[in-house]
Amino acid sequence: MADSQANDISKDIVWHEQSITRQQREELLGQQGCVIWFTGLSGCGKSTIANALDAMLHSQGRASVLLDGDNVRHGLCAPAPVLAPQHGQAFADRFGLGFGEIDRQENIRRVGSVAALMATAGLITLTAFVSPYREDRDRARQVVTAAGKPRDFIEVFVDTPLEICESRDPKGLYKKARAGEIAHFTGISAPYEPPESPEIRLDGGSGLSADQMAQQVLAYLQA
Ligand SMILES: Nc1ncnc2c1ncn2[C@@H]1O[C@H](COP(=O)(O)OS(=O)(=O)O)[C@@H](OP(=O)(O)O)[C@H]1O
Ligand SMILES: Nc1ncnc2c1ncn2[C@@H]1O[C@H](COP(=O)(O)OP(=O)(O)O)[C@@H](O)[C@H]1O
Repeated sequence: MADSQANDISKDIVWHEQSITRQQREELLGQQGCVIWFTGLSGCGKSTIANALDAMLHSQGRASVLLDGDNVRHGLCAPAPVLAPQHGQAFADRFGLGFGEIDRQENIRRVGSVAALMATAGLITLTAFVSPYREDRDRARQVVTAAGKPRDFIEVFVDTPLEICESRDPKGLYKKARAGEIAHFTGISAPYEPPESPEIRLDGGSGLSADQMAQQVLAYLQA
């Protein structure tokens, strides 16, 4: 049994109030922090659209940051083989993340928590994760809005049909998944639960460019 389970250490951890408030940080930046949460199948366009939006915001003088699934999985949410050489196998087995349901849950929990911290610092925080489970996204929403206001979490569903994502296959992952070389691949051998009422739905089958879709999100933010 882990130390933390043998003795409820949560009772020994007390929240420390900080002297600089969120409002003061936002005033300094001249903007309000929020989280723009992109979700959708691999290859639907999350990274490209989020990256375009990040660049648009930056060019308007906004302080933004982009957390991208592939990149975050190189560090904060690295898989076991990345952790093992430096930290050992036991550590890697315990904290490394893969793509099973629980691992994705922990991935999104960590990212939701980091995104909430960044929004609290006043940053326009963009996240681009498959985040296939509704419950995990709803938990992220809960964490972000609990640290601020309900409108701080903007869920953007990049609704691109599987056939289009698979035809793009920029990393060859769908091909591998179809060949049975990747387990739990979203849309092929693992589920994707579409958002029921996202703040924004981008129609990935409409033929609009990634820049045009980023403009749609920008228009929502400006409105
Ligand atoms: N099994 C499986 N299923 C889905 N995706 C896979 C898988 N294995 C590797 N990849 C690559 O990892 C990227 C998804 O990571 P995420 O952290 O966004 O996934 S999740 O939110 O935890 O579901 C995803 O990136 P995107 O294509 O940008 O979405 C893939 O490149
Ligand atoms: N709106 C779009 N129209 C056409 N192709 C797109 C569009 N958005 C993205 N793409 C292309 O689709 C591929 C997958 O996009 P990417 O942003 O990597 O998706 P994701 O991050 O969801 O896996 C890339 O080759 C990208 O250039």
